[in-house]
Amino acid sequence: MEPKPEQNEWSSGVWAHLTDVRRRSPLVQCITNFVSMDLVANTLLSAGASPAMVHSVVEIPDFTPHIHALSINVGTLTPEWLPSMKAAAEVASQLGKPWVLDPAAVSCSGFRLKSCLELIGLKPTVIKGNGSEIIALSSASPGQTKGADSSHESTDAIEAAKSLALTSGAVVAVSGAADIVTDGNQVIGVHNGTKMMQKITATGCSLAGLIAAFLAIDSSRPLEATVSAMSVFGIAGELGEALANGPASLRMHLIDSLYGLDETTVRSRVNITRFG
Ligand SMILES: Nc1ncnc2c1ncn2[C@@H]1O[C@H](COP(=O)(O)OP(=O)(O)O)[C@@H](O)[C@H]1O
Ligand SMILES: Cc1ncsc1CCOP(=O)(O)O
Ligand SMILES: [Mg+2]
Repeated sequence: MEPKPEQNEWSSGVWAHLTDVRRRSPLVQCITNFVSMDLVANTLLSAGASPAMVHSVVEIPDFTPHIHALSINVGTLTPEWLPSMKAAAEVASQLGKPWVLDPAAVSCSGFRLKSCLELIGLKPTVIKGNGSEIIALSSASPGQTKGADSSHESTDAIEAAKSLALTSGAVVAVSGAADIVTDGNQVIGVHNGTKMMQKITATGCSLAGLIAAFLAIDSSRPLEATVSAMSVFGIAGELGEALANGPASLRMHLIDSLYGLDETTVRSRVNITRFG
């Protein structure tokens, strides 16, 4: 069956974005949690970007002005790390560089929730969370917590995501079985990926880093860049699963598949729809 014209448009956009990341190899600063540093860096390298895990507050004035995009993830937040995150976010926002906030496990504590709300005040370009994280942020109240994992479907968070996008000015991306991306008006669903990706820690964090890389090469179209990054990561997961025996080998094959993505595969697998 021929793809619908709109699907064709998305496919071309996804492939163009990935090609541009590979060609321009944007420098992406990541201030991320201890669990995810390795997978985030390897995801970015496989996609063609250049990761730098620079998180000391004393280095930010020298380094952050040179980056192309920033990803901040609060997964193992401590009071010592927060000033670095704020300093980097401030530099990025002042210099017009795109940045992503991943409010990992935001419902764990009042400290984490308050910190995320303060970071949102520094104008992230994209907020990427799972369903539970986006619902908690949108209502500014923690609710029940399952730590870094979601207890909601991404589709449960559509209204929360729209509302958070409108109040924050950020594009909001909700990962899950269907990845949801909204600027508060448009709502796009990205249906690539595989359930087993939930069984590898830091896939969500890696996706946030990848979104930053895609924003770096198309910062004036944050919704489209985010959709493309989510589709690419999901396709790599689908291809990886076909080669894997379980989560540990999926982790390896996901990285290999991301590295090897070609035009025919991307174009035939992109699965993006408009909600509503
Ligand atoms: N049920 C699912 N089906 C397909 N892909 C999924 C599913 N659950 C998660 N993913 C994918 O796994 C990646 C990580 O998402 P998620 O597990 O929601 O993040 P987090 O680890 O932050 O909770 C995303 O690319 C997402 O699309
Ligand atoms: C398990 C865990 N605990 C604190 S951060 C973290 C990693 C979460 O990564 P992801 O949100 O990508 O699953
Ligand atoms: Mg996460």
